[in-house]
Amino acid sequence: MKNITFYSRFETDILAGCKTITLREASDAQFVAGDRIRVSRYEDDVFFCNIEVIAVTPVQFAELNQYHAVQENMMLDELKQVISEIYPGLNELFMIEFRLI
Ligand SMILES: CC(=O)Nc1cc[nH]c(=O)n1
Repeated sequence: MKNITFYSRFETDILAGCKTITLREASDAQFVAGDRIRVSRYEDDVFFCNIEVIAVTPVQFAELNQYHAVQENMMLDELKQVISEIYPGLNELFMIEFRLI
């Protein structure tokens, strides 16, 4: 099974179903709809759930909007700040939509 990691600060929101997308750089978005993925924490690699990929869609940083913020359970300004810190200067992102399984 493929694997993806999330920062531990996102774990609660993912398990609660409040965070249903993740915005990633290309090298971290090599998934297709239907993939079932093992999810673990980035910091300690502890497994915490499995997800199924619904869709993978290119999105530019400059196009991030309220829809993305809601799916990330953040305010839009906060989302832009978080993504800027994770991927400084990167405009070409991929939105991975997922559901818990
Ligand atoms: C580990 C890691 O890169 N985690 C990320 C990155 C972007 N979005 C996200 O939800 N989690």
